Amino acid sequence: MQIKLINQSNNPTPGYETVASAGMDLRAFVEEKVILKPFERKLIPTGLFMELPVGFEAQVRPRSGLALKHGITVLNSPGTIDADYRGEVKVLLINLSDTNFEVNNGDRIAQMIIAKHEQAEWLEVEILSSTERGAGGYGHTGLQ
Ligand SMILES: O=c1ccn([C@H]2C[C@H](O)[C@@H](COP(=O)(O)OP(=O)(O)OP(=O)(O)O)O2)c(=O)[nH]1
Ligand SMILES: [Mg+2]
Repeated sequence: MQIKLINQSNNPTPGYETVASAGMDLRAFVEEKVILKPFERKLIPTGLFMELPVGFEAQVRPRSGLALKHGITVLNSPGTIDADYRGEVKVLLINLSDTNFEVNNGDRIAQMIIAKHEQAEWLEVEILSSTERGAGGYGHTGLQ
């Protein structure tokens, strides 16, 4: 599929790192390095603007390596980029470690997945069909 994109950054346009990758890494587009103190959150620009086809969304998700090694994650994960959004794609990072984390221009800070989605319409009814599960949830089948 093709997606219209404007890359206003001085970084490479995101691409798939391996043949079957689900996500494309997003790079920070910052003039000066950004410091995230412990438990601090910051919105990091990417310089990317896109026009998703209607029926598609982009999900902004954390990179596991940054999470494991530095406690860096995407606070609103998965972030949702709507098909009618024309602004800059930004990444809301939070530092869940006890040390400062530095973001430099070009750093791969998150990944983006393009996904199909439905738009539902409600059918309001009086009764829902009965099932074996019923209202059971939150571990009601046991935890092990
Ligand atoms: O991680 C994100 C999440 C959102 N957005 C942009 C694209 C998205 O289409 C728009 C709105 O996002 P969302 O619906 O999650 O935010 P909201 O708080 O509900 O704002 P709004 O009232 O503008 O929908 O912000 C990003 O750039 N990065
Ligand atoms: Mg919204």
